[in-house]
Amino acid sequence: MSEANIAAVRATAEPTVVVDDVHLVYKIIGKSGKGGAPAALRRMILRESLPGMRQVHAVRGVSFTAYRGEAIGLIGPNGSGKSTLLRAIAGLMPPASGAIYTQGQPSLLGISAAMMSDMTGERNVVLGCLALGMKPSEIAEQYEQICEFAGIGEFISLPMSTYSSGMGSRLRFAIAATRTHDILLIDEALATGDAQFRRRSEARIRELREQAGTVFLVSHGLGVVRQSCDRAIWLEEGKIVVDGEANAVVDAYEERHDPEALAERLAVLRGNATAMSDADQESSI
Ligand SMILES: Nc1ncnc2c1ncn2[C@@H]1O[C@H](COP(=O)(O)OP(=O)(O)OP(=O)(O)O)[C@@H](O)[C@H]1O
Repeated sequence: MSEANIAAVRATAEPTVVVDDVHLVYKIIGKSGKGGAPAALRRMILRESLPGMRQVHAVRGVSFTAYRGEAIGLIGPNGSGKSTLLRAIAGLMPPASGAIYTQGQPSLLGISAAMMSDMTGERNVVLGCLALGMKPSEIAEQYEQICEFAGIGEFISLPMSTYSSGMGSRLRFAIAATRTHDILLIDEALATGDAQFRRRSEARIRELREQAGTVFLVSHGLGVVRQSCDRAIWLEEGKIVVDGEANAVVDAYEERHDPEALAERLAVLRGNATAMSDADQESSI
């Protein structure tokens, strides 16, 4: 989608997520404070931090609005705050300041809280679907399709503790993708699958978007962001560097962080363009 098309969609579309000057801070408790209960009580009353408490300011003043029907890739180097931002949109982490408003229920892909590693994949499919609010009759209807989508073969009848992290991600994606979500937040699940699984997931993300949801995708796989997203937000040290059309943002990101990958991609594009213009000339002769 071009910048002009994005602007046209935004003019008519309904905002689903508004992130307003959000700061997200982790507090890490170091050594326990001295002075026992009286000192702890004093700290609670005066709202003082524990001695030795460290803070990690993971997201620093991020603002943007997401619209219904958009798929937004969050990209950035390790530790830039992508997953933290996703957790906050899901309502799992309160902002230290600023606010996040959502229209509809956000679902963070990774229903791990409801998944039990010592239970089989089959049992986890049922548990995961129940956690997503599906009725037993709906689960029975969708069950085969979920297993087929996950594509983990006979492992489905083994405990999840025997799965590779990629297999676990595939099953989680398959479960979460059965339902239409108002706001679907996906953290890296697609990066672990093989090419065939990625293609199926990309197609499913497109369907979910068409069913009027908003999809956020955190990924180091820039190809996945190009394929699945129309918009990308590039984060660096907890701040937005660029927010715009996915291909343009990924190009700019590659130029900064992986110029060789960009050069290769441009060479392939140029090669294709030359081949096409040669073919055009031949056909016009
Ligand atoms: N549970 C936590 N407790 C303390 N600090 C954390 C915690 N989780 C993340 N952080 C810190 O917050 C910052 C942002 O981390 P986050 O996981 O959001 O980055 P990311 O962009 O998703 O990284 P990656 O690409 O490596 O997954 C980092 O400095 C990280 O060390």
